[in-house]
Amino acid sequence: MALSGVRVLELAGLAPAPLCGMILADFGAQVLRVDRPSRSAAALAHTDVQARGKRSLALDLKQPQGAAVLRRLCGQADVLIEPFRHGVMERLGLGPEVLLQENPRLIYARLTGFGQTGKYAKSAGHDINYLALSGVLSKLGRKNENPYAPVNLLADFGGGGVMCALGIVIALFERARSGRGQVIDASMVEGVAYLSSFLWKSQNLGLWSQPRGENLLDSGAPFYEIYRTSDGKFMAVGAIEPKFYNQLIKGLGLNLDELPSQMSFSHWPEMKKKFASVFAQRTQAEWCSIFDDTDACVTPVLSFEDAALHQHNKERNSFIKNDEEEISPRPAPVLSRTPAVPSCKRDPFIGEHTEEILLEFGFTKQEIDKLNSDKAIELKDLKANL
Ligand SMILES: C[C@H](CCC[C@@H](C)[C@H]1CC[C@H]2[C@@H]3[C@H](O)C[C@@H]4C[C@H](O)CC[C@]4(C)[C@H]3C[C@H](O)[C@]12C)C(=O)SCCNC(=O)CCNC(=O)[C@H](O)C(C)(C)COP(=O)(O)OP(=O)(O)OC[C@H]1O[C@@H](n2cnc3c(N)ncnc32)[C@H](O)[C@@H]1OP(=O)(O)O
Repeated sequence: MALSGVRVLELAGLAPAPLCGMILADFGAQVLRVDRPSRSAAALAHTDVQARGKRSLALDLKQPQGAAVLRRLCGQADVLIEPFRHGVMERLGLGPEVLLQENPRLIYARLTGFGQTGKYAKSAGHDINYLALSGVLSKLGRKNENPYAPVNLLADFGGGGVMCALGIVIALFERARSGRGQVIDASMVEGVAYLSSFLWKSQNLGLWSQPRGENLLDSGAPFYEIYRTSDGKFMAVGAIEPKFYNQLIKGLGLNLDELPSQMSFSHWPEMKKKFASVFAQRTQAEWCSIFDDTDACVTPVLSFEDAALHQHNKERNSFIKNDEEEISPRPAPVLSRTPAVPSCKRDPFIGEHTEEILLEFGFTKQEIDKLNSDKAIELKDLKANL
C-alpha cells in the first residue's frame, strides 16, 4: 500500500484526528493510537468509531514516565497527530521544539479548531464554531431561515481530518527530498475556509448576489433542489446546464415552451412549487425508472441502507463489511496500483496493544513491568474483561 512503512502516533481525540489516522491506516500506514488509561472495565467501551486498522497503546502522559515513553516512541515515528488545544502538549513537555529536536524527521501534525495562534487558540470549540468563524456557515441554509450546520461534516472532517491527512502526505513527500520533518498547524477554521475557496472566489460571478437560500446552488433554484416523492422519499435534482435541464423538463412531463426561462430568478419560487407538485405524484422508484439512464441529473436520496444496496454502488464495491458485519464506506479515492486495503478486524480496545507496541519500539519486559507498576501505562488483559 502507498503508505506502508510509515509509522504514525495518533493521540486520541474526538472526531477529526481519528478520521485523519484512519485514512492513513487505510492506505497502509501503521497507526498507533495513544489512549488515556482509564483503569476500569469501561475502557473497553471505547467511543472511537474511526479506529479501523489501528492499534491502541494506553499511556498516561501526565506522568513524567508516560511522557518520556511518548518521547521515545516519537524518536522512531514518522508522524505524530495531536488533537489538543494549543498549550496542552507544551505543558506535557511534548511540544514540537522538544520532539523535533530529538527526531528532526518527525512530522508533527497539530489538528485543532482555531490553530496554534490567534485570539481563540486556547478556546474550546466544536465543528459548528469553526464553521461559523470560517464564514462558511453564513452561506448555508434555506431562505428566511437561520444558518444550518450540516452535521459535523464540514469543519471536523472536510476541513479537519482530511485536510490534516493531506498536510501529512505533503510533508512526507517533501521529507523524501529534504530528509526533514516539520510542524503542521491544521486549523479547522482555515481548513474549511480553504475547502470553500470556490465560494470565496466566485463572489464576483453573480452566483451569490441574492440572500441566502435564493441563489443557484443554495436551494434557490428549482433545478438544484430536493423534492419529496409520493412515498415520502426524496429525489435530488442538479440539472444546471441547459442541455440537462431540458431532459429534466422532459422527464417531468412538462413542456419547455410553456415555462419561463430556466434562469429567470423571479420565476424560481413558482417553478419550485410546480416541480414539487409533479414530483409528489410518483414514488421514488418510479422517478428512478424515468430518470435513470438519462442526463437529467436526477438521483434518489438514499438512506445509508439503500446506498449500500444500490446497484451502482454495489457494482463499484463502494461499501465494505468488516468481520463484525459492520458496513462502512470503502476508502476513497481508488488508486490503481496501490489501493487502500482497509482492515476487516474489529476496532482495538483501549490499551489492547500496549505491550506489543512497546516491545516493537525496543522497550524491555522489565521496563514495561516498571511502567505498569508505576501506572504510567495500562496493559489490557482481554480475557479478564470479556
Ligand atoms: C462535534 C464534534 C464532537 C462530536 C463528538 C461526540 C461524538 C462525542 C463527544 C462526547 C461523547 C460522549 C461522552 O464522551 C459521554 C459518553 C461516553 C460513553 O463512553 C459513550 C457515550 C457518550 C455519550 C459519548 C458519545 C460520543 O462519543 C460523544 C457525544 C467535534 O466538533 S470534535 C472537534 C473538537 N475540536 C477539536 O478537536 C479541536 C482541538 N481540540 C480542542 O479544542 C479540545 O481538545 C476540545 C475538543 C475543546 C476538548 O477540550 P478539553 O478541555 O477536553 O481537552 P484539551 O484542552 O485539548 O486537553 C486535553 C487534556 O487531556 C490530557 N490528556 C490527553 N491525553 C492524555 C493521556 N494519554 N494521558 C493523560 N492525559 C491526557 C491533556 O494533558 C489535557 O490535560 P490538561 O487540560 O490538564 O492540560
